[in-house]
Amino acid sequence: MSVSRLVVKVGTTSLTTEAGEFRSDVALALIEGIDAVRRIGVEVVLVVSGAIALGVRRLGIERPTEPAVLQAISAVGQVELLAQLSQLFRGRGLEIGQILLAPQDFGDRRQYLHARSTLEGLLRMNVVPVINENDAVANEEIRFGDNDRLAALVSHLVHADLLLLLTDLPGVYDADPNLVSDARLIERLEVDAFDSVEARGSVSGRGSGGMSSKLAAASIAARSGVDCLIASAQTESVVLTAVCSRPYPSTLIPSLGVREPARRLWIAYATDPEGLLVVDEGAQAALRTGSASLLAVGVSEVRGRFIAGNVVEIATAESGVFARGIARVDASAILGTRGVIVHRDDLALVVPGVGSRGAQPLR
Ligand SMILES: Nc1ncnc2c1ncn2[C@@H]1O[C@H](COP(=O)(O)OP(=O)(O)O)[C@@H](O)[C@H]1O
Ligand SMILES: N[C@@H](CCC(=O)OP(=O)(O)O)C(=O)O
Repeated sequence: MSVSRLVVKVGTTSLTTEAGEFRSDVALALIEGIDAVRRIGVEVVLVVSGAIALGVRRLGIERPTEPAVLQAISAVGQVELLAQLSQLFRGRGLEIGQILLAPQDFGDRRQYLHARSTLEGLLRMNVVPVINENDAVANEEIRFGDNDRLAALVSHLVHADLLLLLTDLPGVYDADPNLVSDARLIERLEVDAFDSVEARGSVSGRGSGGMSSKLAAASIAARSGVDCLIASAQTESVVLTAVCSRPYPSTLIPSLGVREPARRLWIAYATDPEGLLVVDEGAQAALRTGSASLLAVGVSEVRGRFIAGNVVEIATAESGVFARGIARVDASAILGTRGVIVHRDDLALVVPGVGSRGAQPLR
């Protein structure tokens, strides 16, 4: 497939050293790649991480654990990150523009359209948009935390053809090679085969998401009509080969050829459920069609103290969680009411084990 719009994401573990220094060699190679593909007509949006790691180093402190302190540190590191990148981009005659996004920007249609028009405006002016999460003000409970899912939702936002996730390893292995010495690289992985992979979090202590958030990102991309490649940021000419053919080694997760609404992908992969509704099999069958709302009559049990507007998981007692949705009624009022509990527009089916608790019988 020919690529005319590309989203590239490069993670903390690639852009910073263990000591928290900016890796200008990695950034420069990346920028050269971006410059090369722009010269053949490809528009590029860059998603970067590293603000917290760089901020910790800049302030000369130990990495704290309290979310509020990390948020403040990100504000310092983000300045450093963009200063370094802007200098390197300018060295190639390219201007960048910073956009900081939060998960809700993909759940609220108006915010989504605003973000899209700003991105389109930058691309029209030949500026390279550089995106990170708005860590400084994001609420700890609802932030992405990793930039993989953010990059995937950006690929939906800009109708990209390809999402390139650059990390510290050459792709997805059947188990984490940092923990399993004979782990094998998977060259092509279909979304419905994700449960064959033992994808874990990050063991480096610097990156946030590990491979599990990359697979959640690849699911979002696949359901956005976008192919996803996972490769090492250190592979020679990785950006150019991703556009022209395929970098080796790498893992390709092909698109499912559908484009689901961003709001649905946000609900499925970027929210933190506040409770759980156990429903009967009739309700499950209706919800699986994608065209029915969840009615009170199908709910047999309510867990958690959520209120209207909160995201909840939806499960059957036998097969576990299969969907998420936004409740229209408080938990305390559901069993005594009739009518719609989760409207079909606020409902998303989830892939077991990816970005959700997965399909297991409830205990
Ligand atoms: N199945 C797997 N294949 C490859 N890497 C994995 C797997 N499971 C977990 N990982 C971990 O994911 C890490 C990459 O994610 P992360 O540290 O968050 O990097 P980034 O900052 O690039 O997002 C790898 O270093 C590895 O330890
Ligand atoms: N947004 C934060 C953290 C993001 C992060 O580390 O993500 P990732 O590199 O995808 O594991 C930052 O810039 O430090």
